[in-house]
Amino acid sequence: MMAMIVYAALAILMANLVFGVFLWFKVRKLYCYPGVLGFPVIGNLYNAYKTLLMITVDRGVKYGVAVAEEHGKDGIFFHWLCGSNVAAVITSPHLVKKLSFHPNLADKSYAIYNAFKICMDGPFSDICSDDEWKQKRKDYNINLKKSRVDSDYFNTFIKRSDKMVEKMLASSSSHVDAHAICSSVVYDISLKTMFGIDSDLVYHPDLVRVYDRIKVILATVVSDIPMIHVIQPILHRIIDVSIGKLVELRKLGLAEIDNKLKSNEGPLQDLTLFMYMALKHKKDNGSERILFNKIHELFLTSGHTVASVLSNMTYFLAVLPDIQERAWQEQYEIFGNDVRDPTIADLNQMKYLSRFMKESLRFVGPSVVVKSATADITIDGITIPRGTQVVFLLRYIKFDPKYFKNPNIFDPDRFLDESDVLKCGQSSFGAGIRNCPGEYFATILLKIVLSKMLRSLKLKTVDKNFRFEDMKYKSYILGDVENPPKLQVEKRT
Ligand code: HEM
Repeated sequence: MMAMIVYAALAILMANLVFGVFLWFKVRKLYCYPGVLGFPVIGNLYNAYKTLLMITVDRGVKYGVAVAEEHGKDGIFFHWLCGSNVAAVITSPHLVKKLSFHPNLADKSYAIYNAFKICMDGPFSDICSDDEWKQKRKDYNINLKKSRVDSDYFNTFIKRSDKMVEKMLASSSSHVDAHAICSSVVYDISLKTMFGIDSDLVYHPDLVRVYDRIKVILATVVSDIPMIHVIQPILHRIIDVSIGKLVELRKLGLAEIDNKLKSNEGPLQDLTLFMYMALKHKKDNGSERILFNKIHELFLTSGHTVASVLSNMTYFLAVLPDIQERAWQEQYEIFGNDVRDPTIADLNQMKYLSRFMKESLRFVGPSVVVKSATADITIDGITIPRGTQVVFLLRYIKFDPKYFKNPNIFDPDRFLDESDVLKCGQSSFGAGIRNCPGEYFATILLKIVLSKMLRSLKLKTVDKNFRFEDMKYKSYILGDVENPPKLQVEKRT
């Protein structure tokens, strides 16, 4: 018995040594930091085990930031993350700028997006920037072009913003559920603009809860790990069975497609993005599951992102009353006591609000943007080999005092003089040709909602002692305030 235990222990030790040597062999030319106790083999093993269970975005980001503090001084370091192969971690805005449009960096990280790809099927989750991606992206661009946002979608933004203000003011005097209200109103906007559907189903509390859960699941399984194959059927099951409201929404959407197919009116370009995608899909005899995956991605990218950012912005306004007053003052200078709706010209005058939005995104925008090197990239004398995951560690850059002075202070005015360094360091809507096609849509929508909110009400925290410094942050697909304060609203007179 004793001998068996000794043999087993020796076998485990040997296996680990072989594994350690294999890892060291793989990264020996890239690593910039020494291994544990000066032994690279032990160091690689240590890192491999340490990162083995790091399957959430948040844990990965926090670990990356801690390593970057020690090794990120030159703007780049290499790191072996278990499950993700070798990663080149970029910690300087200058390198983000140089790399973003590099022709060998167009593709998304296979390691990360493989998981999304199984659950979704639009341009967002496409891993390769191939012809199929180009076509899907073209469909998005046609539907999200500036002129369309300014004309077709504008009134929906206005009407739903009014609804949001009404809902907030109608909340109980003790507490307003800002997250639920912001999210359902944004989902309503997404449903109307992207899908062409009017439905109160989005106001069902289940829907907000479900999307919050989906966000957590996706942020847990974005690594290329076998677990995704277990999670994926469960995720589909959750969506299919327990989310009655989502299923009702799907039925509503499919009925609309049938109607459109029967009537066959007008050119395809005039349709909403959903109809456009769905009709093309039906004509190609695609399966309902794939169509649903596409729809699901559209709802997540157009609705969930903006909903999350907007909820967090309401928390910032509530805990920073001076900033809220300054933002309101700007509204007053533009509108005075006139209750008219904003126009595009008015929105262009809202410079402080723009800066507030940028500063909010510094705290709750994406923590990482990850791509793949499709061929060797040589930059500043360093070669990033083909197949490396290139991680723009934005969470680190956005809080590096070298680029963002007093980074922990919420200061919209840091964007008064927006240099390339701030723009690239921030990269809230991504970088390069795979950047976000919804940036203009999201910016106009958020500006209208915030403008209406600021003009009609004051946001406050229920706990008067809650300070901005008490906020903690967590990284999901975007960032989030982990401990949001309870809010109250007061009508502005
Ligand atoms: C405040 C809101 C939003 C933020 C912060 C945001 C952020 C991002 C980021 C960081 C990326 C990855 C870019 C990269 O890899 O370089 C992205 C991609 C994408 N976003 Fe957004 N987004 C927002 C709103 C939207 C909206 C409203 C839509 C659609 C209406 C949208 C559709 C997409 C799509 C389709 C992609 C994938 C692009 C591709 O790979 O071709 N996003 N977004």
